[in-house]
Amino acid sequence: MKAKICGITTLEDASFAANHGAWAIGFNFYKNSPRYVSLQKAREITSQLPKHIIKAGILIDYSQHEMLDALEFLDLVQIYQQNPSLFFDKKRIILALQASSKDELPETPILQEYGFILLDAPKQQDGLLGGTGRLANWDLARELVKDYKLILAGGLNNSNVATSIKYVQPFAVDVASGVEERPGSKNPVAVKEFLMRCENVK
Ligand SMILES: O=C(O)c1ccccc1NCC(=O)[C@H](O)[C@H](O)COP(=O)(O)O
Repeated sequence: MKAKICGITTLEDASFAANHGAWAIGFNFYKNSPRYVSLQKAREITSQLPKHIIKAGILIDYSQHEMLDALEFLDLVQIYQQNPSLFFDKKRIILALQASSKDELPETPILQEYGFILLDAPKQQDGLLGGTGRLANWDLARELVKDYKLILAGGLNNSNVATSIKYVQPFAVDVASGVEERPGSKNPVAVKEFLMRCENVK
């Protein structure tokens, strides 16, 4: 199973994930995130990574031109609000959703435009967009995999990732807080185990 290790802030963590079988790494350019990294630093990190690893970046409150600039060194951009007026290929975009049920999803033709749909934990009153360690609705995820390249996120860790994969059968899984020592710093033992569990799941 493909795994995306999100909230990477150092070359060391990025290389570790790449060398231990991650499908993708994610940088977070959202300035309010405890996992924030600058575009400049991420550009430097990506230039030293192997080609095979997918490089993704969370862009919130950035213009389309800034997104296009970021796509010079990233493979994928992750956004949190559908944007009908995007003037470039949405196939390189991960649309992240905090839906708890089908009623909260954008219309099907909108979802179909994006390369990937990431289902995260439902929105809560604290307004946090991600990295919360809270579970997504796996039943909703199970529905979405039928129609989209679904990345399952939210509260995954070494205790539940195998079960989540068997239940949801996503395109990929995504983890941030579940494999950290502290926000922005990965725990290599946990990352390695997470990736092993993803690989070994039957
Ligand atoms: O991680 C953050 O701090 C964050 C902040 C704002 C928007 C998105 C954020 N993370 C997005 C991710 O892709 C996380 O990997 C995803 O939410 C899962 O996080 P976790 O539940 O901690 O595994």
